[in-house]
Amino acid sequence: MVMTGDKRCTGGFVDEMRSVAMKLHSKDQSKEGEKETEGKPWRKWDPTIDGYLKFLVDNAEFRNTGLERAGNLAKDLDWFKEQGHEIPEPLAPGIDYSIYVEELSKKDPHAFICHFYNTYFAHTAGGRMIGKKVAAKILNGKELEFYKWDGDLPLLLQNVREKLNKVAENWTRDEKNHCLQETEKSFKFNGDILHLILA
Ligand code: HEM
Repeated sequence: MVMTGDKRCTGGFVDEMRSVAMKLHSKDQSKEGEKETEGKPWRKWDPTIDGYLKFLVDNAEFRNTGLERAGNLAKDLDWFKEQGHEIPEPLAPGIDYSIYVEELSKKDPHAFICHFYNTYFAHTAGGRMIGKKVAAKILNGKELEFYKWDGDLPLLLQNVREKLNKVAENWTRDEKNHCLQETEKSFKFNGDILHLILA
């Protein structure tokens, strides 16, 4: 097992999911990314408070997991309310995605696991970088609860990686491939939610 900070290689199926996910990043997002950058490189984004609130509200729609964000998001939204901002209703990107993953959770567990992995791990990786950057640009550096986890994050992630690897040990190669093929959809849905930050 190779350990490199909190992006540890586990030697299991998570390595395969990570490898597909990293290739789907643009070159400006990660040095492991292989896609050309579309639109403005994310470091040059001009986020708005209204857009950021839309993004946060739409993320609050995910309810099925272990690295849950909903409780922390609720605290952040309360904070914005106290600051005098109006909290928007969830929009199509978050609603559509929550309906889609809920369906998958019942009908297609292999594909569901792909969304589980990509969404929750993305928040701990690029998500934290985005959180810092957006906070510096429009929130006077305020650190949102969305980017805080109870306990030691690397350890939490490692536990989830081990669980995911264990589940996938019982999968056939076809089931694993079906899961990996879902990565593109996960990037599409999560990318649409992410872009609300600029709305
Ligand atoms: C502006 C948008 C994004 C940026 C800047 C970004 C950046 C990054 C970076 C730098 C890493 C590597 C972290 C590390 O190994 O230290 C990473 C990992 C990752 N990203 Fe993204 N990313 C973005 C969007 C996304 C999206 C839309 C998804 C899919 C839902 C995603 C899923 C992942 C996953 C699964 C990992 C692996 C995490 C791990 O190894 O624990 N990312 N991202």
